[in-house]
Amino acid sequence: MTARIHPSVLSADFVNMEAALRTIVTADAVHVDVMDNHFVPNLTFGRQMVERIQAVSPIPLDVHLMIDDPDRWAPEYAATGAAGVTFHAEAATDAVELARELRARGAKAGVSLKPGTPIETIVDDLAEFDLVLIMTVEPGFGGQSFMPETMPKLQALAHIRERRGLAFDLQVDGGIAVDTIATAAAAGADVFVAGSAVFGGEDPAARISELRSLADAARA
Ligand SMILES: O=C(CO)[C@H](O)[C@H](O)COP(=O)(O)O
Ligand SMILES: [Co+2]
Repeated sequence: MTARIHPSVLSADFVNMEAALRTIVTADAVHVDVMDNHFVPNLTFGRQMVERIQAVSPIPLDVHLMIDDPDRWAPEYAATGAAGVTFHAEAATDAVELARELRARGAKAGVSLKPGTPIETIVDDLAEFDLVLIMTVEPGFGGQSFMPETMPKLQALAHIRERRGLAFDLQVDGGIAVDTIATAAAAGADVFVAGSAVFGGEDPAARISELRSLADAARA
């Protein structure tokens, strides 16, 4: 399958969101970062904004929840009609139960690991998730540098996925750009979040296709 590119609207103009969404219609989904100023030291927006993005976006929503107590809040985001909802393993009380709840509400269930969180946290429960997000920066801010030391986790999960015949997607988020995407693709990633690389340039659509080609070449 072709590499999938999910631009992060964290790097878009929040007061011109609808216009920003029109520049990325060739992407596979739009990545929407929800931050609560508790789980991470930054604040973005909540369910009301996600509902509006869902209402006007021509492409599906991939919601990344960087919030405390996702057990309580994540199902509400699935109810917006988002295609996928990803919560952090570090913040969840019962990741398996929460993933089942998200799937029951019609969303793909994603679980995310910060750079310092080992895959052992989730490795016995991989069949419960549609997506595993390996953070390639510390969550909280766009425009940070890619952390290559996270690649062994990606390689290990890609290996386990193949050995067990599982079908979850492997997503990377943070510092993904033209000079780093091949590294993540070669390590096994299929879904690539890119914020500043897409919205920081002149031509988001051209950057999306460039990133996709670079990832496909590295995966081949
Ligand atoms: O989850 C995130 C930050 O916590 C963002 O999705 C991510 O940082 C995207 O920004 P960039 O591509 O500029 O690193
Ligand atoms: Co994100």
